[in-house]
Amino acid sequence: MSMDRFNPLLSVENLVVEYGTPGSGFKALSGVSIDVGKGECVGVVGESGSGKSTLGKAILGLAPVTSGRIVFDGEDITQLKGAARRRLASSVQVVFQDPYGSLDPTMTVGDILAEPLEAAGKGRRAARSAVGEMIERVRLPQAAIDRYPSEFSGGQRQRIAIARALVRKPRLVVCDEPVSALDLTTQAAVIDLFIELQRDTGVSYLFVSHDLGVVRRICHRVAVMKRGEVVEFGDGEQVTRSPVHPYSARLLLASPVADPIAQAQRRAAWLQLRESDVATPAR
Ligand SMILES: Nc1ncnc2c1ncn2[C@@H]1O[C@H](COP(=O)(O)OP(=O)(O)OP(=O)(O)O)[C@@H](O)[C@H]1O
Repeated sequence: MSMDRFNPLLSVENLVVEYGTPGSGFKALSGVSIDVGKGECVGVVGESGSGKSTLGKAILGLAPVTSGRIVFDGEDITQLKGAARRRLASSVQVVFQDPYGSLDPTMTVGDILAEPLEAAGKGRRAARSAVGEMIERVRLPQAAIDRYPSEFSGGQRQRIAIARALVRKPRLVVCDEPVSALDLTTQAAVIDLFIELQRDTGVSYLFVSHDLGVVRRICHRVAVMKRGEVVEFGDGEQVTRSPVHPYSARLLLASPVADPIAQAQRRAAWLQLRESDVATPAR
């Protein structure tokens, strides 16, 4: 699947999100514009409180948009509610940071994955077959289907969360700090899984992270946010290595990638991963 950044799947235009009373509330986003191409991964970085998660929430219909537009595949979805918003869920999915809190502990992995398919009208047998295929794609054993989330490690749970997001074959996945809770080696493996799934399916990602090293590895383009505004948006390598805006440069200095020990650890994690049977697709 190829990436097409000139044919946007998602366009966010001059978006304003205000918490509290409209007109006099707190502006978490004040005029944000970004776009995500088909099969593209766009990173959103910025310090805590800069509005990264709010941008993801707005796209999912979970933040109060005061003005501006969100256009998905040519359709204005800014204020989509009720049944129309629920229909969009097959196209726009989410993976959250917390692999512990985001999975229902009372359901088996098989039921967690099959539920959205059956709710969308798929028969039980077809749903089970799609679930089996998805479990294989995220490299979990088939036996995982009959087990509960608590029986898995953090990295495995995040694989389950990714499988749940992708089982409906969405076109966009909002990833909100999806590897931040994982140790470095597990991070590397989960990032490679994201990359592989994107290459195989052509899904687009909006990838929210505070970690420039993670974003550099997976994102084609990167937006840097500061106090509710995008201060820089461009090629991932360029923004994470030689940013133009002084704020992005400060963020780079403050990031673990500027720390030689963290960088060496990260490199060691990648090398270890390459030696294992997990493929590292070229970017
Ligand atoms: N429901 C809410 N009500 C009021 N203010 C909110 C709400 N959600 C977020 N905010 C505020 O909006 C701003 C942006 O928050 P947001 O979570 O988008 O930032 P972030 O960049 O994702 O930060 P972090 O990396 O810490 O998650 C913050 O100042 C936050 O306190």
